Amino acid sequence: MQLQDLLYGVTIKELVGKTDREINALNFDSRKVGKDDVFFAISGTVTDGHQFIEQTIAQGATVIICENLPEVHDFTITYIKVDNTAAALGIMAGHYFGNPSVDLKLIGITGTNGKTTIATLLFKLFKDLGYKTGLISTVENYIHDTVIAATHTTPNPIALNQLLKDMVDAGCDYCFMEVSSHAVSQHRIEGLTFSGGVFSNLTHDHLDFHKTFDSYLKAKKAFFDMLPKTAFALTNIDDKNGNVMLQNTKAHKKTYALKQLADFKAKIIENGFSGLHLDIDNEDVYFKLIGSFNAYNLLAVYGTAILLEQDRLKVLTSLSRLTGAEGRFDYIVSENKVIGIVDYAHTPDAVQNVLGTIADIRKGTEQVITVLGCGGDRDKTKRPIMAQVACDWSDKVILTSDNPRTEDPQTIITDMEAGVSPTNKRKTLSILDRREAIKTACHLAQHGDIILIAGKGHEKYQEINGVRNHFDDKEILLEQLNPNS
Ligand SMILES: CC(=O)N[C@H]1[C@@H](OP(=O)(O)OP(=O)(O)OC[C@H]2O[C@@H](n3ccc(=O)[nH]c3=O)[C@H](O)[C@@H]2O)O[C@H](CO)[C@@H](O)[C@@H]1O[C@H](C)C(=O)N[C@@H](C)C(=O)N[C@H](CCC(=O)O)C(=O)O
Ligand SMILES: Nc1ncnc2c1ncn2[C@@H]1O[C@H](COP(=O)(O)OP(=O)(O)OP(=O)(O)O)[C@@H](O)[C@H]1O
Ligand SMILES: N[C@H](CCC[C@H](N)C(=O)O)C(=O)O
Ligand SMILES: [Mg+2]
Repeated sequence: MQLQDLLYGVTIKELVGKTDREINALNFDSRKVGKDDVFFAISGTVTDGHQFIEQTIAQGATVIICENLPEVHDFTITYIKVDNTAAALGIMAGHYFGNPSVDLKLIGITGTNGKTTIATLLFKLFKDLGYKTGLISTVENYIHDTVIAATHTTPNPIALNQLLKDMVDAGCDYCFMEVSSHAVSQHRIEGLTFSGGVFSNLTHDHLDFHKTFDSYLKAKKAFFDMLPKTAFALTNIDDKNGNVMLQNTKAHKKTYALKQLADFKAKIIENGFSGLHLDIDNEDVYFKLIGSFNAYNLLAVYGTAILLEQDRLKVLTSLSRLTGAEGRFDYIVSENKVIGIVDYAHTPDAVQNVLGTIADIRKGTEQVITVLGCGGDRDKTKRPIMAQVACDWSDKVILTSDNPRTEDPQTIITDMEAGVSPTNKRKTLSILDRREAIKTACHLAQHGDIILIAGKGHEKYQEINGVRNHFDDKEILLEQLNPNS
């Protein structure tokens, strides 16, 4: 492939060397660079890729894309100076893989909570409607029936365009993908052509990375700003930032809401452990998903399907049969009628929503026991708030470890404890070992009680100092609640 064929749409500030040269692969990690590769020097959160330029040339790189040209040039090499290397990578990765996002209908879902649920439901729905479909999500990626492990919610531009190309080659008509705020800020979606964008909600998360709520909001909005005018932009206007997403978009503006007039509306008729009963666009429908927040997710899915010109009755019939994503309000009932719920709630808002849902559907006499931890190397400001919310909405709370990553797990628990008010202190226990914490919750639970294990959902590991050990909340819960089955 010729370098010059990859440069369309890239704003070049300075060029040293020729562009009519054959290149091999694109790479942003010096450790993977080989002969005739293009190396993208990206300034990241930990290191600056520019320091590896010389090393990659020694490994065989012939093209360097960077924001600062090195002082000494090697005249056999092509150097291209750009404003933003990560953005150039997005555009060039698209060209390298033949711009696959143009050849299928790509729908992006963004927001703090609900992305995986909405994307997964859309994937299942469109498969059920008979389409070849792809999914890019936190839990796993799919090329129709083939599962591909996920490392990020939104992969890097090379992995992302490779996945989309594989979907196009497999004949996929649609791809539903989560768009994380990190991905927008780091230009992982640069150069993609979306047919639609969906916004779920915006609450407290990732302030370690984005620093302020305003810049987090702007990252989400930037996704809607890049949609073409042929696309639709579907937003939740019950969320106070829902309208902000539409402010500068060129796409067709569409809204959904439970509490006010909108293009797509629903009303909760009943919300119980057996599912949701909704009036959705004047049709009475039962769904298997539990919790009022899932009424929003279902409505977002319904709205998207209608905007993609699907038959509304077929959509509702299929949706009513679907189950949600793994580890999202995933529950089992023991012989002793203890209800154990595994949920991926890892933000204050999500913890409140899931406990609020439990409060809505519980009978009132049973105890709610919550087991909760917070991830290491992630937003520290959410820790005390999550602990306080858990205490406000539960009868007992066991504070424990989530993925400590490189942090001391006890320090994380201490950060959480700081949010527990003196009156709530008597309800809490701190148990460092998550397995022990879950076991204790199961021992404390009596007939009819409800246990919520929050934070890790589908995750099958616990990450401690860079090592991922097998760990599965649901497996432990099953082991403890049904020891003989
Ligand atoms: C904070 C963050 O998002 N980091 C991502 C980022 O890495 P970084 O900016 O820290 O990179 P860096 O280590 O500073 O290195 C800078 C550059 O030098 C290069 N380098 C580095 C070392 C070397 O020896 N040689 C070399 O060339 C790196 O490849 C990189 O291009 O770019 C990397 C490559 O794309 C990502 O793998 C990495 O994700 C890390 C692992 C991560 O944990 N990300 C999480 C926070 C994340 O992205 N999460 C969101 C979901 C969040 C949500 O909504 O819940 C997601 O989309 O998954
Ligand atoms: N629409 C919603 N509003 C509020 N909370 C929600 C909503 N949907 C799901 N949740 C809660 O948030 C948790 C995460 O849901 P989900 O995985 O669908 O979100 P996500 O946006 O993909 O999260 P992540 O950014 O971590 O990938 C769920 O386990 C549930 O507790
Ligand atoms: N995508 C989120 C997941 C958080 C899940 C929680 N279990 C944790 O490890 O903090 C993140 O990377 O921040
Ligand atoms: Mg997700």
